[in-house]
Amino acid sequence: MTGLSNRRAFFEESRHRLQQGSQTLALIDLDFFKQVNDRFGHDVGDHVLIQISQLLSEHFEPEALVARLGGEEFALMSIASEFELAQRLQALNKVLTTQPLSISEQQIYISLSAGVVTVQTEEGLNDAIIAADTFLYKAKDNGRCQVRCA
Ligand SMILES: Nc1nc2c(ncn2[C@@H]2O[C@H](COP(=O)(O)OP(=O)(O)OP(=O)(O)O)[C@@H](O)[C@H]2O)c(=O)[nH]1
Repeated sequence: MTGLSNRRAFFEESRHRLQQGSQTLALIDLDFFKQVNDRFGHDVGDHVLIQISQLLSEHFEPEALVARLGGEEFALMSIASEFELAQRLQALNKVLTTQPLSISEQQIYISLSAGVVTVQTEEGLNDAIIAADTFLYKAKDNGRCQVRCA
């Protein structure tokens, strides 16, 4: 539906990239997405996912690997620093919270929460996912619409 890589392709390609050197991983989750479905319907929710996918592609590809891991969860693997990736994701939040998505004549404000970590090696990928997820949930707990890194 979104045209992005899926979870399996993302981790497969990430392992290749990590063979060339360290990378920065961002785990991204849309905020209060259930409310979008509940208020506007599932079809509109699907279009939000499509537009967010396009925005992530436009902002981060081709340098970064962009994937939809499932549901309203996305991931990036980039050679940018943690700080730079976090800044760029936060800049995207600023766009999303000031310029709503326009879908079926509805104006939809959405934001994202993210956790960002460095992955040094292929062997470190699983631990990095756990660490990024911990940062992501800190971002959620702290009010959402924010990016957390070390
Ligand atoms: N439209 C649409 N909805 C989906 C899809 N995949 C998952 N969802 C919905 O995404 C929603 C996720 O809800 P939650 O996990 O409660 O997350 P949330 O509402 O974003 O809340 P927080 O993550 O806590 O900010 C559920 O309502 C799912 O049905 C999809 O492909 N299309």
